Amino acid sequence: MDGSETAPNDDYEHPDELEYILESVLMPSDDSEEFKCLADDYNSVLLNHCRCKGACENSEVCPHGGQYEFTGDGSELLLRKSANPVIECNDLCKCCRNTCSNRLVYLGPRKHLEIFDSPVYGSKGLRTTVNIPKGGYICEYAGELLTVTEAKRRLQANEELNLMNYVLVLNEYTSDKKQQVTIVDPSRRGNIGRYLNHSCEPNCHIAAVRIDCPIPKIGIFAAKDIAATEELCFHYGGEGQFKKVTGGKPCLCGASKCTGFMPNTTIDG
Ligand SMILES: C[S@@+](CC[C@H](N)C(=O)[O-])C[C@H]1O[C@@H](n2cnc3c(N)ncnc32)[C@H](O)[C@@H]1O
Repeated sequence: MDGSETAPNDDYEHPDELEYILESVLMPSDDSEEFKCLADDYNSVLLNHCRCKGACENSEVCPHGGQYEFTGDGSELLLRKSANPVIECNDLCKCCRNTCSNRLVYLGPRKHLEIFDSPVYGSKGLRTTVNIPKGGYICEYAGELLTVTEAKRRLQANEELNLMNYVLVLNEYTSDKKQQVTIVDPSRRGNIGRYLNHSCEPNCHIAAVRIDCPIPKIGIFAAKDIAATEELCFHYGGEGQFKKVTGGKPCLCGASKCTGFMPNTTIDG
């Protein structure tokens, strides 16, 4: 994507030397067939645009509407509980980008987020300085999009060198049980999403959100009403979060339901 028209509005920056990116980008090419497939998907455009004249607020009118709803006072859009998968309107859609109610991730991270030194985790974390309602959008988990082979290589290197791991694996399943795997690593290039720590009782969750590309963005949303100054966390195990973890890296989340260990980052295949 050459960017300026559709790049999300994001004024955040990293506290240390690291490239800040506004949305996920391809890993450097390793000339593999696997990389070429990933690049093909990355450069593909979803052709499911709407022809709406209204605000795309309901699925009977807009092919991908009805996934977000306004708060009672109309001040912000929230992810509906049942919304899965999420497909937003994009620049090919005929609706008006200023009045369309099906664009949220498209607009970039919310304001009033703050990177801080988390006393709970003993490393950096992300917190909010204002209240966030349940369903509110936080930010994308943006980083380099990896092939399975490269992700396995980086996971092993992180383990061997005892480095922090930023690789996140999102698994999606279609009704015929086919799996789409999206792997994002913000360790070298990333956005503000890389600072969310893991909690066994999280206040945020992740969701796959597609805008104009078959590769989803990993959206982070509030899983409950969140008060100002609370640290933002999600469960790194994603949909596998009910699996009991019996070993590995000790978890520092301190939640009453803490399993004692962080979920392992595993990649099928
Ligand atoms: C995506 S980063 C989160 C941001 C990180 N704290 C930082 O300072 O950049 C993930 C890393 O943070 C640490 N971390 C996150 N959640 C944790 C938890 N519940 N317990 C222990 N360490 C955690 C681990 O080192 C993990 O590899």
